[in-house]
Amino acid sequence: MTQDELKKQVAAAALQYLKNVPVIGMGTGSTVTHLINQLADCDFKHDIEAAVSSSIKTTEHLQSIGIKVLELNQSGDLEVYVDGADEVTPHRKMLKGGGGALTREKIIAGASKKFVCIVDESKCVDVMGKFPLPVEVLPLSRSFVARQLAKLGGTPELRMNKDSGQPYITDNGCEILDVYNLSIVDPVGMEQSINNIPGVITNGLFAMRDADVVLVGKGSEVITY
Ligand SMILES: O=C[C@H](O)[C@H](O)[C@H](O)COP(=O)(O)O
Repeated sequence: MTQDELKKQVAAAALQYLKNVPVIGMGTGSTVTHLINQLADCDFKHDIEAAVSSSIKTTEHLQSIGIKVLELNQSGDLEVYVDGADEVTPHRKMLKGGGGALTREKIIAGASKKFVCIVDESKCVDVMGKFPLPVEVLPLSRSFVARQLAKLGGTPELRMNKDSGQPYITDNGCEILDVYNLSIVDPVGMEQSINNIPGVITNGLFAMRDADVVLVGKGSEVITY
């Protein structure tokens, strides 16, 4: 199976977690895109009253299939949040934000009782950090934060928008430093240390609020842990 087929397969397995949930939490990325496409055709779509979305892209996709989108301030806490990841460990710690949606994702994850992480097998790692760690920063703090990240052993690079050649701007009007060359042996410590740097909005480690369930598309099956 191709990576995309594995993503589609694991997205299908996540549908069961959204049954009988009136207000669902929805992440961002290509795996979630498959999930929303499948929600459009599933038999319980009309039982879903609304969703809370982690990005403008996901909001537009949900609305295009007829699902109402609420702000988190309107919805209160959620039963279930489903999202992909760029890396996930056997301890269900995740590295996220390859799609730039990390801050809203972390807020919604924090407000959700159950986080269901959906990945293809290529995302499973023992130690995170091979995928560059996204750190969302206030634009005016970018250089200062980059110097602090270098002191932690990383090599930060400002994410660029490939089409415009300008810095990539998040849905929150901020910028992202992608940090290379980190070996994240203490994910909780690293998450806290980076978040303590003034100017950091948040970083892509989901170690303090990790996943409750991980579904992995592997070969012809989906593994749950
Ligand atoms: O900002 C993006 C999110 O954290 C995604 O969940 C993550 O990048 C995984 O995306 P994909 O499902 O496209 O591999």
